[in-house]
Amino acid sequence: MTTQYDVIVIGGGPAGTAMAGGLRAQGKSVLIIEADLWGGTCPNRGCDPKKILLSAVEAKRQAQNLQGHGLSGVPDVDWPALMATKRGYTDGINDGTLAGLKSQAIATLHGQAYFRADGQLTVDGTVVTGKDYVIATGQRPVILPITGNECFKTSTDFLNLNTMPKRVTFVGGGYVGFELATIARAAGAEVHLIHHNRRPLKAFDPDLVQALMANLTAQGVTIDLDVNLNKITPQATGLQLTDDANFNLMTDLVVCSAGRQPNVDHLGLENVGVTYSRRGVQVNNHLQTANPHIYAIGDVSDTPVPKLTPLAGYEARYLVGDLIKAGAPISYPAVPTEVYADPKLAEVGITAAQASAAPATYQVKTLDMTHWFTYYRLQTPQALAKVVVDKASGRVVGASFLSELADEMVNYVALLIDKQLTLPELQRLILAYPTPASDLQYLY
Ligand SMILES: Cc1cc2nc3c(=O)[nH]c(=O)nc-3n(C[C@H](O)[C@H](O)[C@H](O)COP(=O)(O)OP(=O)(O)OC[C@H]3O[C@@H](n4cnc5c(N)ncnc54)[C@H](O)[C@@H]3O)c2cc1C
Ligand SMILES: NC(=O)c1ccc[n+]([C@@H]2O[C@H](COP(=O)([O-])OP(=O)(O)OC[C@H]3O[C@@H](n4cnc5c(N)ncnc54)[C@H](O)[C@@H]3O)[C@@H](O)[C@H]2O)c1
Repeated sequence: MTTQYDVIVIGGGPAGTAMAGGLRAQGKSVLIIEADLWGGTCPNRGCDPKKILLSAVEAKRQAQNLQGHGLSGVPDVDWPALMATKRGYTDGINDGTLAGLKSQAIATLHGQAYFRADGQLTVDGTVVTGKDYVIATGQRPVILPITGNECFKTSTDFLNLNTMPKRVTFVGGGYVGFELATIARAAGAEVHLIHHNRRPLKAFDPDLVQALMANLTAQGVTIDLDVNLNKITPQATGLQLTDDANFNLMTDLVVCSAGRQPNVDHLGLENVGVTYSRRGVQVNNHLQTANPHIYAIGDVSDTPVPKLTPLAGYEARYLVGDLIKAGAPISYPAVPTEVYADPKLAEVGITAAQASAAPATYQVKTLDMTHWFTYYRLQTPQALAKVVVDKASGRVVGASFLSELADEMVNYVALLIDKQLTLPELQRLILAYPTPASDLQYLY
């Protein structure tokens, strides 16, 4: 039997569930299909579990900074207890998400969705049809094609470790590599972070990345640059990692953190005329694929923005509106991005490099914030910022931060940019003092 829906959403992560909920609220009949855990990457094996683990790292860091300034003794990370706290959250996500979908009268199917040659969708033998389809299948970790790559573990495995191995290595210096290396080191592991060139985190300000690497190195993370790992060999004493030159390292756990790839295979996209690149499903500026009845949102879509949870929700909200009543093409506001390392690295808007290329338009300020009251109070040893100001209007149009409070500051600057606030306009707001928000005036 074939069941017909207004819209079928493939993928039950942040993008798909927001899409399904939004359409249902508009009275559409909706089916959502999920092959693995309801809730998708972010709450099960991404942002949320990572940030729970980071809580202990942050508390330990604060205690370290206050040694001799009112605290004595630095606590150890109790990994099994921390992991139990993480599971106390993640264990409920699948059932909770499914119950939430059902409570909205959204039809659900568990299984792998596949477009057949006749254009109909199958889910493990069940055939379903929709007037429109939304692909929201996300991404999965890349596994580098090197000898012995069956020994690689992924971020998903790391975020579920029962015990922290003595020696942990990450291959790939991006978000995942820096964040998980920070957690592993704080939990007591000997950590290596291997990167294939000299420019890890290449989307971020190079000076602040250098400062972050120096800090992590001082914490005991070994960062191996210009290493093209090409072999993993299991030995009696661990896993041996080698390249074509002289690199030779023994480790107990090796995590491939060399990027993520879109889940476009196993969907039968070629059967329905949907095209994709290595960056994801190709869409126009209405998030519509080459097939006018099929759309793609979230991590799996090839759109010109970073692949992040807030953008998955943003694209879903846009498409709900556009499917109900066709409107303007999608446009994106300034997107804050953040590496949750120790310290945190975050940026939003025009970068210092972009501003330096247009000196008549922009002024770039480099700030060492460690002497500001906020950072004195916390005895923060490293607090750097680069702020970009539009000369004509006097507005802040971009900023990069490296500090324990970078996550707060980057969000405030995203608001300043979106609301186009000048200094007098900001000063008309009464902000609680002394807080990171009340420091905003010093950025102008
Ligand atoms: C370790 C890690 C940390 C992260 N940290 C952050 C962070 O701090 N902040 C942030 O903003 N972002 C973070 N991200 C990124 C964030 O998780 C993603 O941007 C977000 O989950 C994207 O949502 P999505 O719905 O597009 O995809 P997903 O959440 O990946 O959901 C897609 C779903 O589709 C399902 N699916 C795939 N193929 C099929 C099929 N054929 N049939 C049915 N279902 C299918 C998958 O099982 C999955 O559940 C992190 C990612 C990782 C891996
Ligand atoms: N805080 C966050 O918002 C957050 C955290 C984690 C993940 N994410 C999302 O997940 C995506 C994937 O994260 P990621 O860190 O896996 O990917 P990434 O693309 O950010 O970084 C991968 C890194 O691996 C390097 N690399 C590639 N091949 C290599 C090789 N052979 N040897 C060594 N290094 C190699 C790349 O140059 C790159 O710097 C991010 O782009 C982001 O969208 C976001």
